[in-house]
Amino acid sequence: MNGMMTSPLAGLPIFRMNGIGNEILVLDLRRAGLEVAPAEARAIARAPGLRFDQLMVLQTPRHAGANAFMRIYNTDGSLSAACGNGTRCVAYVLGRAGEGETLTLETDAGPVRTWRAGETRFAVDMGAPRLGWREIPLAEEAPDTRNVTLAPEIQGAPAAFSAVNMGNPHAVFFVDDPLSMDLATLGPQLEHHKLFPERANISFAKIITQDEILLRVWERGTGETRACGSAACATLVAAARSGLSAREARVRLPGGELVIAWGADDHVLMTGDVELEFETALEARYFAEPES
Ligand SMILES: N[C@H](CCC[C@H](N)C(=O)O)C(=O)O
Repeated sequence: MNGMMTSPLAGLPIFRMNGIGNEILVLDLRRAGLEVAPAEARAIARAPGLRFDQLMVLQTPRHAGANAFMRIYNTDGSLSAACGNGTRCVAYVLGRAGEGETLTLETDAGPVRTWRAGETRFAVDMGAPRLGWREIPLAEEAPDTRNVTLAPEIQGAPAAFSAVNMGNPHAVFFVDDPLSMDLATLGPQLEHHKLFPERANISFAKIITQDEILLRVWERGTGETRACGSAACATLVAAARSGLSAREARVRLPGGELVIAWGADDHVLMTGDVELEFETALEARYFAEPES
């Protein structure tokens, strides 16, 4: 049963945004009191002109003092507990509606704080990274998650990686030339590697200097994107832990640049631009077609 004849979401307003090229939709369901089913998320991902890397769905907060609870969908309908660029886009939308310059947004990985840092610049506190192998999670014990052997190995992929959980699982491969990596081939194999029981977001990073990193990302549940904020955080943490970078660096992605800072309080802050592309409404026809 894949076909949906209609959806109560039809007619609701939705914001198309991007966080340095990471394509984000923001759908505020707090007032409507509705939820999004995975099949509805996939239908929106297929909608002409709407497609997204992440769909940020806002729901009534669970705790007093928070502005919203965020459910974060990938294009395959799977959920993520963290999305840095999407969170910064949500801050833009709610800030524009007068909800404040600093917001608290709840996720399945805990609350995140986000605030305006300039005209179209927003920052988010992604919290502390989790670095134990069970917390990533990895399927097998790894005594040092800075350097995990990729076993079984995959042709064309480096032999080892760093593992970091930023609310979601990340594997960071340091390579000589991220631009030459065949992500379309390597991405799916690594995302689904048996070491990752919850799959993983896959980063290919090159250290340019102590405070500049070049990065390309294959995202769990979505594929290659022009930017991934939590991956930029995971990469900075992996680099700093291994002495490859400072604890603050600029991370350059195909869609733009983020400043990532891993503070003395262990929290990781991300700052960068967001852009509102357009506001539209969900159409009934998006939900009418059965999934092939
Ligand atoms: N683009 C997002 C992360 C999406 C992660 C998602 N693909 C997953 O963990 O399943 C970001 O800016 O942090």
